[in-house]
Formats: sequence, structure tokens, C-alpha cells
Amino acid sequence: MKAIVSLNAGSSSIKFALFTLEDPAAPHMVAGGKVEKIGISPSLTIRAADGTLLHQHDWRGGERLTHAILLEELSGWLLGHLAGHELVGIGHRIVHGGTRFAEPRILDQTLLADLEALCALAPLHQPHNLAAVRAMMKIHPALPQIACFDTAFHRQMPETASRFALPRALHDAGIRRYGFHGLSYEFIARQLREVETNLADGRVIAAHLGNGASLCAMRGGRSIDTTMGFTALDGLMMGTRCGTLDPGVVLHLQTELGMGVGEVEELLYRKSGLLGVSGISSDMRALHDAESPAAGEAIELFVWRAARECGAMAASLGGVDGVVFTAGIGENHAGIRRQLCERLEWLGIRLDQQANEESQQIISSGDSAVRVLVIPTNEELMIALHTATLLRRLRGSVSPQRGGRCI
Ligand SMILES: Nc1ncnc2c1ncn2[C@@H]1O[C@H](COP(=O)(O)OP(=O)(O)O)[C@@H](O)[C@H]1O
Ligand SMILES: CC(=O)OP(=O)(O)O
Ligand SMILES: [Mg+2]
Repeated sequence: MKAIVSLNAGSSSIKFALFTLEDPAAPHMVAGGKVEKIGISPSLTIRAADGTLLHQHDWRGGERLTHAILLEELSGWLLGHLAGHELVGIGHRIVHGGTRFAEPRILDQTLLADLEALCALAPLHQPHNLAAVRAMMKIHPALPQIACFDTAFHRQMPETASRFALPRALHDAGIRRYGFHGLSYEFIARQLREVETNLADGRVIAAHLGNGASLCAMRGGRSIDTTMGFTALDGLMMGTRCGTLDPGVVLHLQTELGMGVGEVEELLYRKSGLLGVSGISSDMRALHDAESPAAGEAIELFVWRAARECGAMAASLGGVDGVVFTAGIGENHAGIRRQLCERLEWLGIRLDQQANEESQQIISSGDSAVRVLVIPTNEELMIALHTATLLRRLRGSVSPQRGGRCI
């Protein structure tokens, strides 16, 4: 049986899934898993599609283990467990596509070099994304690898939403809002078509609340605004990222406090957010369990900032018909959802408390003016769908980069 693998290197996690292609247009997941808490205490869990635990490993004292080392562990397991399947392609989440790349593309050395140039715009992601591609190219030099861009879903955003109030020449040079978590939002839009047809055509705020966090204002399943910008640093407060910040602070850090570019990058990307404010952890579960008042303050700021940005998305949409929670915090943390929805009661949101505690699919009450849903995201499936589609398009044709049949 032909099979493809999806790889999704996030800031604190590497997620992956193995799909078979009985129907080439509908990848079927057979196993998947994730290494999470990278940089804190990494742990690997792999499950079959029915939830059966296949493999589990915790790295004690593993806070220094890099994405690259963990990826090696993971791919070792994966390649050893293909169970007779013929691997015909690997799809990768590539966080930044810049102005030039939106459609899924076959990766080769030229594309890798172009994407390498965007590493400075996504330092927590792009280097790991590209390292995963290189690692796989080493093991499987002839296997097609496909780049699926996190920025692609926001490509259709109205010009006004993508423009910063900077001189025109800078916009033309690519300094604009790109938006991220696009594979996740694309999946949410697709799921809404299946589970809530009315909402799929309506005005929806999708809240991807994970270690990286953002909001997307969707109308009719398309992005019309989003909180992340030129980089994945903008918008909401995150695990280690500050989110939207007065740019004057950056100037002050450099001119008055004498910080270099590298130090400022380290501060804003890796030492701020939940970690910086709490002084304890970037992980919401750890803060939830911590007794310290600083942990409580960090959580309160996270919720307040998210509510404030929801107001901005509501204004962009001209009203809200639905809110969808997704990603690690959005899918699992009933307390954060409740606190955020309480702050959004002015929009007409009413929660069904029990449904929320149980993380049911619909968590709004019958009298709520806004439908509130929890939809577990599946970036790996979107990657698999894009990969399978591109491989089908290429089937039978000679791949210019590899000089052989793709599948
Ligand atoms: N069961 C849970 N309850 C509360 N928070 C959770 C739970 N599971 C994951 N999280 C939180 O989700 C965040 C990680 O989200 P995730 O979407 O997996 O991250 P990434 O952005 O790396 O893909 C962490 O802050 C983690 O604490
Ligand atoms: C773009 C981004 O922040 O991704 P992640 O949530 O995987 O860190
Ligand atoms: Mg993520």
C-alpha cells in the first residue's frame, strides 16, 4: 500500500502522521503522534488511528534536546514501522512562504535555499521545518518532499488587512502581514463545512491557542484578518513570545539598554509570553498547577489579550456568528475557554458550562447569540491532503527535479 508521512514541526512540538492512500484523494491516517514540551521535558507519544498506544518515551533532563535530535528519534521509529507500506512522499509544514510561495511545492535545493532566506522571519519554526526536510532528503534522496505553507491560507486577505502603516515601498518590498497557522485554519474551515454548514458561510473567529497562538477572522471560510503579522511574533501573548508590542520598546531596548539584535530576538521570541510574565513556565498546564500569583497573572494577561484581539477580529468581521477553539490550550483547557467567553459576553456569547467542562463539540448554550465550538485541529491531515493532491498531479509525469516517476 502506498503511504505518505506528514511532518509538522511547531515551536514546542513535532507532530507527525502516517497515511495510506487506498483512495489517492483521501489519505487515511494509520498512526500519528507528537514529541511535545521540547525545551522543557520532551515526551514522545505515538498512537494508532483507533487511539491504541504504540510507543511512549519521556526524556528525563532532556531540556537541551533539540528539534533535530528528537526528529531523528521519531523518524527512526516511523521508518521502522512502515509495516510493508511503500512511502511515496513526505509532506512538511513550512511556516513562512514569504511573498513568493503559497501553493504546495516539491522541495529541491533551490527552493530550500529560498526558504532558508526566510528563517529570520520565523526563527522558532523555519529552521526546524527545513532541518526536517534535509534530514529526510538524506535518508530518502529520491522521495518527493512537499512544502505546505502556513502563510498560504491568508493570501486572500483584503489588501487593507495585510498592510502596515509604513511607507508604500516597504509594503512593496514584502513588509506586510502574512499571518500563520494557515493549515490549522484551513482545516477548521473545512470541518465547519461538515459539522456546521450555516456557520461555514458566516462570520467566525477561529482561536488557535497553543504554544504559538493566533486568531483568524473568517468569512465564508476565508481569512479576512488575523492577529499574526510579518512574523509569528505578532498578536496574542504566547508561550514564550510577547505578541503585539509597542515598537518603541524595541528601540528603547537597543538604544537605552544597549541590547544587541540577537538579545532582543531572544527576549521577544524565547523569554517573554507566559514564561516571561510568570517566571515559571511557558506551558499552560504547568501554570495551571502552579500556586504562585505570578502564574495567575500570566494566565489573566493571556486571556485579557486574547479577548482584546477578539474585539478587533469582531470589528473586522462586522459581527460574529461563531467562535471556534482549537490547538493545545483551545482544545483542552476548559478554564481558559470559560474565562475568555466571559469576557466576550458582550458579543452575545453564553456557554453551556457542562459542555465546556467536557470539551464537547458545541459548548455554547441554546440561548447564545454566537455558536461556540471546540474543534481539534489536524494540520497533519491538511498536509497529507495537499501532498496527495500534488503527487496525483505529478503522477505519470517526469519530475524535473528528480528525473524519475514520483509515485
Ligand atoms: N490537557 C491540557 N490542558 C491544558 N493545556 C494543555 C493541555 N494539553 C496541552 N495544553 C497546552 O497547549 C500548549 C501546547 O499547544 P500545542 O498546540 O500542542 O503547541 P505547538 O504550538 O507547539 O503546536 C501548551 O501550553 C500546553 O500546556
Ligand atoms: C506559527 C506558530 O506559532 O506555530 P506553532 O503554534 O506551531 O508554534
Ligand atoms: Mg502548533
